[in-house]
Amino acid sequence: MGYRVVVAGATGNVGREMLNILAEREFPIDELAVLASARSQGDEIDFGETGKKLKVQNIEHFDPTGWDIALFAIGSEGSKLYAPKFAAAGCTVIDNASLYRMDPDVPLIVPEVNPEAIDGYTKRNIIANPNCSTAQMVVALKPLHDAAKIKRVVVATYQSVSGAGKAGMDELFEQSRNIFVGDQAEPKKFTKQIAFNVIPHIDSFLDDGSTKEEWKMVVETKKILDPKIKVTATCVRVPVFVGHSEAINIEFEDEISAAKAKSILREAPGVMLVDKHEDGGYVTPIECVGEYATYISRVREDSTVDNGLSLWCVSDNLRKGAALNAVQIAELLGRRHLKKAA
Ligand SMILES: NC(=O)C1=CN([C@@H]2O[C@H](COP(=O)(O)OP(=O)(O)OC[C@H]3O[C@@H](n4cnc5c(N)ncnc54)[C@H](OP(=O)(O)O)[C@@H]3O)[C@@H](O)[C@H]2O)C=CC1
Ligand SMILES: N[C@@H](CC(=O)OP(=O)(O)O)C(=O)O
Repeated sequence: MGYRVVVAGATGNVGREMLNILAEREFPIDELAVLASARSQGDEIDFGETGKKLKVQNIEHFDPTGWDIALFAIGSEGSKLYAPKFAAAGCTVIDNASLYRMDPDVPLIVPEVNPEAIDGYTKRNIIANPNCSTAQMVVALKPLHDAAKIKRVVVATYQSVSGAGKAGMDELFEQSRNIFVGDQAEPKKFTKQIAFNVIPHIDSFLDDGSTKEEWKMVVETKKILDPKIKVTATCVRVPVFVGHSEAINIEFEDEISAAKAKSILREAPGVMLVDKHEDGGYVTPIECVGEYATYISRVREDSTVDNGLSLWCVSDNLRKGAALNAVQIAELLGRRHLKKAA
């Protein structure tokens, strides 16, 4: 026996990946409903590569009673409107939006890092999926923290345009094409030209001069991994379609060599270490597209601090940063709590 599963935001970047991953991983599904806004009602979408077509329903008119799990990727405004309704109807919401992540009654889960925290989901019947940049970073940090206790992390991100939804990808494509044919490259979704450029600004500005994306990396890392870890982040949008990269500098309590860190990362869940000191002996975002792993390269000692390491971390932001992590949470929920499937 399987689950009755809902994917909300199924026409978007993340929703489509959710469907691909549910199909790829053969998630036990008895019935699947795909939802989006009124704009997409009646559209047909593929259930991964199964050959099955699914008709999109308007979330406004959908009755969640009797459904087991809803994977939400409709943004915070949509989640605010619909997540409490689904949760109250008994359908557990796994939400990709930032809205509930810091709610103390909502577990914020990366299954490789804090699976046991999922047990608190019954308070609101909502489980939050972290920010894409946080998710891949904590997968890399967790095994190193277990080995040598992390004190402080300094991270700079290189975030692809798919993190800004379909509109972000369209803007990079159109601007690149326009520039090639000598036309204007007007910014719409982004604040400045993104084609052939980088923008040190993701999400809104806060009073202290940081951005909300940077703040999310700080507070979410604390909630998922350890409140004692200090994090400072600079989040940058780059002209890459899919795949977020991060340059991470870590200061540890205890001594840890690069060789030791590499041997730990080689065995760590969700991590793929690709680190050869030669041309191309590292992973770039294009190579991580469509993959599950968080790739780590360029692990080296930082001699400017006691017990310091630097590394390069790349992952598919639509997968580990969103859809894959959400499906892994659903699998974890099934194993630990719902226990419906054989
Ligand atoms: N965990 C993470 O780090 C990440 C989280 N996300 C979250 O997932 C959300 C979706 O991202 P993404 O797929 O990239 O965005 P897209 O713009 O590609 O897609 C948005 C989807 O949400 C639907 N939608 C938007 N508003 C509503 C609404 N009020 N009611 C019902 N459906 C709605 C759209 O439906 P329609 O096609 O009908 O307009 C579409 O299916 C983000 O807003 C963010 O909250 C995204 C990336 C990473
Ligand atoms: N902000 C991320 C994607 C996203 O939607 O994040 P969040 O769910 O934390 O708002 C990016 O632009 O790459």
